[in-house]
Amino acid sequence: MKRSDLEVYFIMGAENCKEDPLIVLEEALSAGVTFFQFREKGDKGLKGNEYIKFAKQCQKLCKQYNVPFIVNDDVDLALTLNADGAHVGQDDLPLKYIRKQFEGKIVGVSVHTEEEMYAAVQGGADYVGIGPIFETISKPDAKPAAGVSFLSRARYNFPNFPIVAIGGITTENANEVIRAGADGVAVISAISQSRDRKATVQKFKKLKK
Ligand SMILES: Cc1ncsc1CCOP(=O)(O)O
Ligand SMILES: C=C1C=NC(C)=NC1=N
Repeated sequence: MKRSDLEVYFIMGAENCKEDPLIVLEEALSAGVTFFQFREKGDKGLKGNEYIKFAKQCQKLCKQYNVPFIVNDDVDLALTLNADGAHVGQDDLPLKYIRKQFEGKIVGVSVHTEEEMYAAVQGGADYVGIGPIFETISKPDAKPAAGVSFLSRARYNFPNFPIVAIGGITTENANEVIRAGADGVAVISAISQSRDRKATVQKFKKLKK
């Protein structure tokens, strides 16, 4: 995994889409998103065979566009589908255990403090997700928007470690996040609910490093 793979990191579940989620994903992939995270959660989320079928369809699209297919939280699904990796939160750890299960695959970790960042790097994470940077509408239980201060500190402490920023990121505020040191932006609503997905993704791809 390269740091540049994190440039435009699309995250989506069926609940984030007003249109057919597979059409939303295909449009995002053809517009040039560089990474995809399957994040199907919440009580309205698909369950059982529907859930697995939807995940496989998303994985198939990612394969067609040669974009990494990462599963959020559901480590078992990631292993069952032989996904390109998993993204886990602090309550999904211990990382050592997950790292072993995903030899040669991508393991991403959400971090909110310097201790969590240090533990993620030490534990062998391939990248960290830092946020929410701004207020988000897509995660009801998100921590308060933290701004870019922790992001900048994480970059200062780990100049070469892959970092993606997340939370309320739009084409308007994305430059600030890149300037603060993120390698890329992880986005749900700005892409899944965009009126012009292609234009939105293109704007995210032109961010000034
Ligand atoms: C999954 C997650 N983790 C922190 S904020 C967030 C949601 C990001 O969604 P959006 O890009 O729509 O703000
Ligand atoms: C909470 C999250 C933080 N960061 C990323 C990349 N994905 C997530 N689901």
